Formats: sequence, structure tokens, C-alpha cells
Amino acid sequence: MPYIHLPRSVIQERGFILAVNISIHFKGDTMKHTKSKTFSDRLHESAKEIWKRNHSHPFVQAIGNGTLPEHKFAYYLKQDYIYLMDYSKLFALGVIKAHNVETMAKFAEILNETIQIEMDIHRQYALEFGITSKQLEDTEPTPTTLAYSGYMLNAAQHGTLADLIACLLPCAWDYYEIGLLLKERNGKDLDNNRYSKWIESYSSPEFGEAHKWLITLLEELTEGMPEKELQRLEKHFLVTSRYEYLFWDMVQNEQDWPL
Ligand SMILES: Cc1ncc(CO)c(N)n1
Repeated sequence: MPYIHLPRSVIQERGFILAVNISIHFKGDTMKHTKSKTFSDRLHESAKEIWKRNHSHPFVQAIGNGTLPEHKFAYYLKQDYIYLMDYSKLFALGVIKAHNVETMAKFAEILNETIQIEMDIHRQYALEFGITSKQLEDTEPTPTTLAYSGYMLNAAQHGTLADLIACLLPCAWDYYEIGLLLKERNGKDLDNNRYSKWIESYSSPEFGEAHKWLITLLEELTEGMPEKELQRLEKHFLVTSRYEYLFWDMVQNEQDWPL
């Protein structure tokens, strides 16, 4: 029986973990692997329990098996559409805060893809449900939508490029994980699922590309960053991960202003 002995040694510098040495023993043979723990690994690890709750949320599960009532999906589409309008503006702020032309161009590209591709899937579904694009756009935000968008826009406007990325990374990354999970679990029944287009688009390599690029940029920006700043970024990441959960809960319960 192989056994994994970890951590063999943890190298710490400037208060955060740089590398973990893991040695795996196979019947006397020792294979040594040194896997560097990146900042995005740390973020993913710290939000793990929240994301697990997102993945098992009844609303997400019901999209996956196609049992979600249409009026609930319509409610989601409207709130998510105005959420995406603000989310797109974070990419515009990314253009403003970028330090070079290549990064500016990439933020502009993701901004355009969000408006032209991602939001078009919402427009197409809405049309099937008899909701016009104008109605989508004119949706009044619920307290949760307002709080979530407001938090991100505030942190992005007043913070650094790294703050901005830490805020939007859970949105791009967790939706991709959800897309993959639902496709993997329900792949064979997708033909009979009216939400298959939603699942296909969020599990697509094109959608996955955005968060991978954001991770690479965040790794560059956080190189040598003091622990105090890393903690602020981690806080943003956890807050927006929790807002993702609240968003699923809000659409599940069709929460709105009480008065
Ligand atoms: C609330 C929310 N988070 C993330 C995404 C992915 O873009 C989305 N469409 N909606």
C-alpha cells in the first residue's frame, strides 16, 4: 500500500507557504515530488467549503437534472442579466487599471465576450420565456444582486488590479467548475434538459479560458506581495464566493425587497 506522507517540510518565507514537499512511498521506492503552492491554490483551498455548498445547492442541482421550474429560471435570468452588466464593467475597469497593452486588450476581449456571448445565452433563453432584452435590462436588482455588484464595483474602483481580479475570479472560476460538474454528472441526459445550452456554455473551454488567464495574471501581480495584502485579496475572494452562494439562494427562494 502506498502511503502519502505530508507535509514533509513546509518552507515558509514572508509568512506564507511557498512550497510543500510531498514524498510518496511505493513498496520501498521513494518518489519525491515538489509541488509549489501558488496563491490561486491557496484561494481555492480557502474557499473550498463555500464552493462545495454552491455545487450542491438545490438550484444548481435542478439546472443539472433539468427539473428547475421555468419561472425560477426566468427569475434567475433577469437578476443574472443585470448582475452581468455590472460584472462586465469590472473588465472595463481592468482595461483602465492594466499596466500594458496586452493586458488591456485581453480585458477588452473578455468584456466583449461577456456582452456578446454569455449575455446572449440569457437573451435567447429569455426570448423562449417571452421576456424581451429590454425587460431583462430594466430588471430591478434585489438586495442580494445590489450588494454583490456593489461590493465588486467598490473594491475594483478603489483597489488595485489584484483587488479587482480577486473579486471577479470566483464568478468566472466557480461557474466553470459548476458547468463541468453538471456536464459530467448529467452528460448523457443533456438532450432532454432544457438548460443544456446553459451547461454547455459554462463548461466550454472558451469560458474556462477567462479564469485561467485571470489566475496567471493574479500570480504575476502577487509575486513578492506582503502577506497583509495577500490577506486582503483572500478576503475579497471569500466574500464574492459567499455572494455566489447567496445569489443561488436568492433565486431559489425568489427573494426580493420585503417592501
Ligand atoms: C452570479 C453570477 N456569477 C458568475 C457568473 C458567471 O459569469 C454569472 N453569470 N452569474
